[in-house]
Amino acid sequence: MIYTCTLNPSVDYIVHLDELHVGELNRSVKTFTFPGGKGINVSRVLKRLGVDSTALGFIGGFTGGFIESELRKEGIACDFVHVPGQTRINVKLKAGRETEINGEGPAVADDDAAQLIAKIGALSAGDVLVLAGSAPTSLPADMYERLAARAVNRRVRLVVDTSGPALGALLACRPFLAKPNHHELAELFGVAMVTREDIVLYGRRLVEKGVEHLIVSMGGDGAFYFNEETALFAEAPQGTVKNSVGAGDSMVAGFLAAQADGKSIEEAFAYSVAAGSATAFSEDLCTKEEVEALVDRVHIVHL
Ligand SMILES: Nc1ncnc2c1ncn2[C@@H]1O[C@H](COP(=O)(O)OP(=O)(O)O)[C@@H](O)[C@H]1O
Ligand SMILES: O=P(O)(O)OC[C@H]1O[C@](O)(COP(=O)(O)O)[C@@H](O)[C@@H]1O
Repeated sequence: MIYTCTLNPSVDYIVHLDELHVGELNRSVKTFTFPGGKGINVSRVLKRLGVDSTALGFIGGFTGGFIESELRKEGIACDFVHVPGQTRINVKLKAGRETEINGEGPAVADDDAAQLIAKIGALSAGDVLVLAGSAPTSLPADMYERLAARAVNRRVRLVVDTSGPALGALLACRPFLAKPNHHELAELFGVAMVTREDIVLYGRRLVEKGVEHLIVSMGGDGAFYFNEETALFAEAPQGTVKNSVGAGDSMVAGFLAAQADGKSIEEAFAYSVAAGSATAFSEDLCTKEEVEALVDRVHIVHL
């Protein structure tokens, strides 16, 4: 079974404007409200690609209730720990350029954290656990490491999509799959930016350290894939970007779904890139039809 864990879910409020005037009254052209947060997006895309998963994490308040009811409507199993505060609302302003305001999230008490740790401690060997997104600041700084340690003890395969110090700590747990973007990779290696040559160097270094499958995404500039034997590059397909929120999460789901379907590494990577781009080209997350319409346009180059 695949479990996704979102420590800080969000209601994503997408606001389209013709232009954004800071300090003035702006009126939206259209708005969308989606359940969000990285693990939740992975669960939603997995479902669309025909793969079941259970969504774990902390939710609270009416915003948390919205997320849970939307996920259940989509047929996604939920096993959240309910906390007293409100799940955050993340505002995504689309006015030519994309501007995002991600909220802080509710306070999580020690006994709520302990409940989630216990749920992870009950997973079984061979399960997959996706640890994705930021953590509310009220959680102990090593929360991700604690969850990962529980999972690794149970011989659960880890999938990692987070940033900052938590990313470094999780990569040390020899994850099955990690998907930093190029900015997160630069931050991990303590540099301001990475060139394509740097990505190849750092990517290979992370694989040597024990990451089994590594995808480094670069938005509209495509993505790299690394494992012990192979290094691949794919250009992203061209198209009109409607909403790139969740593109990275869709890549993770695309790779996992393709692997579950027995596809080769090259096919799984192409499917992953197609899923990311199909999400960027749609208002909500990608559908299976959208991914499959794009996948033949993803050309893989062996490095
Ligand atoms: N402007 C775009 N055009 C085409 N594909 C895109 C675009 N932005 C994102 N994607 C697709 O989504 C994937 C993940 O995007 P990225 O922005 O790197 O992830 P994250 O959301 O984790 O930062 C890319 O590898 C690409 O396949
Ligand atoms: O946990 P964080 O880092 O604040 O990110 C949360 C945001 O990331 C998202 O999961 C989207 O992630 P990606 O665009 O990186 O795939 C949104 O749904 C959510 O608002």
